[in-house]
Amino acid sequence: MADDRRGGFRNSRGRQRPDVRRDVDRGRSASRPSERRREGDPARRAAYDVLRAVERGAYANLELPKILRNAGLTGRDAGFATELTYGAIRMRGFYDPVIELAAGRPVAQIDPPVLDTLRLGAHQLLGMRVPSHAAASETVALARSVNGTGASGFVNAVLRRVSERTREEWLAEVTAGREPDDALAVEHSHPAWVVRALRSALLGHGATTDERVEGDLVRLLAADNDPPQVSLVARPGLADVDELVEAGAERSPLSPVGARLGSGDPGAIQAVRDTRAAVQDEGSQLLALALAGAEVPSDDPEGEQWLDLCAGPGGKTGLLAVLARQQGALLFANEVSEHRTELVRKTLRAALDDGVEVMIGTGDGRDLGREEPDTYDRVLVDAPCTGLGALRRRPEARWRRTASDVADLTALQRELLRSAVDATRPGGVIGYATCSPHIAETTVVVDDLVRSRDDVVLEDARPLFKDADGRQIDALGNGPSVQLWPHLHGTDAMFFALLRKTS
Ligand SMILES: C[S@@+](CC[C@H](N)C(=O)[O-])C[C@H]1O[C@@H](n2cnc3c(N)ncnc32)[C@H](O)[C@@H]1O
Repeated sequence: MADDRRGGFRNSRGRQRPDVRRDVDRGRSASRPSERRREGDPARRAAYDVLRAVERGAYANLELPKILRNAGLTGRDAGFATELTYGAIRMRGFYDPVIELAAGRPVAQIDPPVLDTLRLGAHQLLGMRVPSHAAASETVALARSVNGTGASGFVNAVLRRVSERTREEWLAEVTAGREPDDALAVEHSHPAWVVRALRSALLGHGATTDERVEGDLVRLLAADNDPPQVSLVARPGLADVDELVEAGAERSPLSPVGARLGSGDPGAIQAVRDTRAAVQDEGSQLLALALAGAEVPSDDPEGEQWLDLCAGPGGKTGLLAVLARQQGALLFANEVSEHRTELVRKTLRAALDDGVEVMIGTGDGRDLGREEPDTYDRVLVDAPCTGLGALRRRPEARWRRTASDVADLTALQRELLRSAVDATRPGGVIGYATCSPHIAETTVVVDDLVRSRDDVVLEDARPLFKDADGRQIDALGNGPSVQLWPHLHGTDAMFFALLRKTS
C-alpha cells in the first residue's frame, strides 16, 4: 500500500520529466473520491506536523519520533516520513528560491503553514524519487486538509510549476547571477555565512590547500546534506562491540568501541535499551578515548580524578565513566542545566547499576576552577558551540544559528576553558572540544588562552587518535590539535585540543 500511495520509486534511468500538467490534473481528480486522499496520507501529515513544530522552536530529531509514534507509523512509512521531514528542512535554502519563482512572490509573503506544505512538495519533486503525479496530488490533498481548500489551489498551482523543470534546471535558474558564495549557499542549502566559515575552517585546520579548497568545500557541504549513518558505542565493561555485531551492526573501522547500524532501529537493540551501549557519533567516541589515553604521570594511590565540565546530556560522560573505572579513576560529571543533569543520570543508568562510581552535579562550570583549584588529573571541556560540525544530524540548526551567535559563544568557551585549567592539577591534562570547526570557536580560543597564561601548553593530540586497528587516523590536520570532518572521516566535524598544565 505504501508504494501505491507514493506511486512507486523512479527507476534507475534517473529523473523523470513527465507531462506535468496531465499528472497534476490526474492527481487532482484522483483525490476527489478518496476520503483518505482528501485528508492527505499519514506519513506526509507527520512530516508537516514536524515542520510546524520546528517553526515553533522544536528540534526535528526529538519531535519526529514522537509524531511517528502517535501516528502509528513504522517501517517504510516511517522511513518515508523521516526522509521527507529532514530533506524539506535541510534543503529549504534551495527550495525557497524555487518556490518564490514558481509562486511569483517572496516566501515572506506566503503564509508559513502553506510554505511548509510547499517545501514538502518541493522536496518530493526535486529531492526524492517520488513521481510527480503522486508528489503533487498527495501534497495538494495534505494542503486541503491542513491549509484549507483555498490554499490547496495555490499549492496545486505552485507545485505544477515546480514540476515543470528538473532539479538541475531549477538550480541553474536560482543560482544565475549570484555571487559565488551565494550560489554555493543556495545549491547546498547552507546560509552564506556558514559557507564562508567552513571554507576558512578547512584552510585554517590544514584540511586543504588554496588550490583544492573549493572542491573540498563542495564535498563538505554535500556531506552535511547526507543523512548520517547510525553509529553506536559499546561502553567498555558494560557491553562489547561483538554484542552489537550480533544485533546486526557492523564493526566500526574508525572507533575501537564503535559499530555502525546500516538499517533498523537502534532502540530495538537490548544493549542500547539498557544504556550499556548508545547511539554516539564516532568522532565523539574518539575524543573521549583520546582524553582517557593521554599520558598523565600520577603516583596518587587513590587514583586519578576526572572532570567532565559540560556533561549534558551525557554522551561522552557515558564513555568516560567506564574508562575511568578501568583506569581506577573517579569521574565528576558537571552540567549547568538541571534538566540536562537528569539526562546525564539516565545515560549513566547501566554504569551506576553496575557499580561505576560517578559524581553527578549541577553547577556553572565557570565557577569550578575557583571552587576546586588544582584538583583534577583529566578535564574535558565539551563546550557549548554553534554546532556547525553536526549539521547532518540537526536539520534545522543551520537556519537557527546566526553569525552573531559566535561572539557570545566564544566568550563562554573562553571562560569555561580558563576555569578548566584552574581546576586541573599541575601535570594534568585538559581536552577542549567543540562540535564546530569554526576557527573562532576552536584554535582561536585555545591559542589565546595559551598565549595569555604561563602555566599551560598545547600538546600534539594527533597520536591519541587511533582507529579500530590501533593505527593513527589520517587527515587530522596540521596539529597540534585535531579536526575531524564528515567528508573525510564520516564523523561530525569535531575539534579537540589537548592542553597540559605545567605549574
Ligand atoms: C556540547 S554540549 C555537551 C555534550 C556532552 N559532552 C555530550 O557528549 O553529551 C555543552 C553542554 O554545556 C552545557 N553548559 C552550557 N553552559 C555551561 C556552563 N556555564 N557550565 C557548565 N555547563 C554548561 C550545556 O547545557 C550543554 O549541555
